[in-house]
Amino acid sequence: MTPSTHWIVGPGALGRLIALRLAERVPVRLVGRRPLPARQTLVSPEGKTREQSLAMARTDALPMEVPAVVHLTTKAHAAEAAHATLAAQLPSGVPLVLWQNGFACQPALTERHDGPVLCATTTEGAHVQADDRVIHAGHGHTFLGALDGSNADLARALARTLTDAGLPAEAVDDIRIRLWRKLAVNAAINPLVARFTIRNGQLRDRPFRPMVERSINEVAAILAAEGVTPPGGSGLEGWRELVWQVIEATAANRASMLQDVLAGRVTEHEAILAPLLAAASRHQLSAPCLARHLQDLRLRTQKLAEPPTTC
Ligand SMILES: NC(=O)C1=CN([C@@H]2O[C@H](COP(=O)(O)OP(=O)(O)OC[C@H]3O[C@@H](n4cnc5c(N)ncnc54)[C@H](OP(=O)(O)O)[C@@H]3O)[C@@H](O)[C@H]2O)C=CC1
Ligand SMILES: CC(C)(CO)C(=O)C(=O)O
Repeated sequence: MTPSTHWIVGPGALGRLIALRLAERVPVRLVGRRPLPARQTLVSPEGKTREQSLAMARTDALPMEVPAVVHLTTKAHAAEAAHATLAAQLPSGVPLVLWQNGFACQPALTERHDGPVLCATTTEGAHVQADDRVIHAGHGHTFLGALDGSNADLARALARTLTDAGLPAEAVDDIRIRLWRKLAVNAAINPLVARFTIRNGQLRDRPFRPMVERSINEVAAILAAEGVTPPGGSGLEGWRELVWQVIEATAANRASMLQDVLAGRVTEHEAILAPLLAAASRHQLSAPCLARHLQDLRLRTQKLAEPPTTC
């Protein structure tokens, strides 16, 4: 029998949004490392509530079923470990879709996974409200494709399935560029809002505006050296346009990195800032603002890992 079930591994905000939407069209199984209620509620951006029961599994006790596709929806820093647990139990040839932000796990897992690998970048917005409730905060758009442009038929079929399920998606042959563009936006916005505990829109004001401009300057120089172009316009002006447009459109948002900081979780700084700084170093460019953000966020992560003092 042809496999038909989509496994969604990493049952957080994005994973549960994808699972609950896809479940209207195809068989779905939500795979996590701890038990979650099978009955899940999705609240739409328009405020509509829909309840649905999902098939569940634990990563350490996967069923015998062969999935049609595995969607990996953990945070970027958890992706390689989650994949290692899965890969030991999956037959070869199962397609994998990587939904992480940044550009860290994508090349490594594309190399390592024994089957087709697609990367996805999405502007859908979701957050978890409880173990049985996820909020779809804002509609977005998803691009899908393999880093080397291969498996175009698979990307097209998957984009159709996602679109039919209410998550508009498009297969593209330049996903690498699109991942870098999202990373560029995240690098200019996230470390600053996380550091100063502000909403995205406050970046428009002093004293933050010049800080954003400095980050954009650094990002633009690095990406020019990498041959990554902004979507409209060109060079520095194109990157400024993109970043300020996103800040305007998401002015009321608490960015994901700020949410992680407020919740005492590890942020996705390694996936967003480290690839940029590695590129800067390859091209002998200096990026002091980005380097400082990475250093601060690494220090914060180290402190999170330290055992609490007893007095
Ligand atoms: N949320 C959004 O709107 C968007 C998110 N993204 C990207 O999608 C990715 C996921 O984000 P988001 O859903 O917000 O993150 P969440 O933290 O809400 O979800 C991550 C999930 O992964 C699970 N997990 C961690 N390690 C493992 C493991 N080894 N095996 C199985 N599951 C595991 C966590 O489980 P546990 O509860 O056990 O820790 C959690 O349920 C990130 O890279 C993010 O940048 C991109 C665009 C939009
Ligand atoms: C675009 C932005 C900054 C919107 O908040 C985002 O992607 C995030 O929060 O990580």
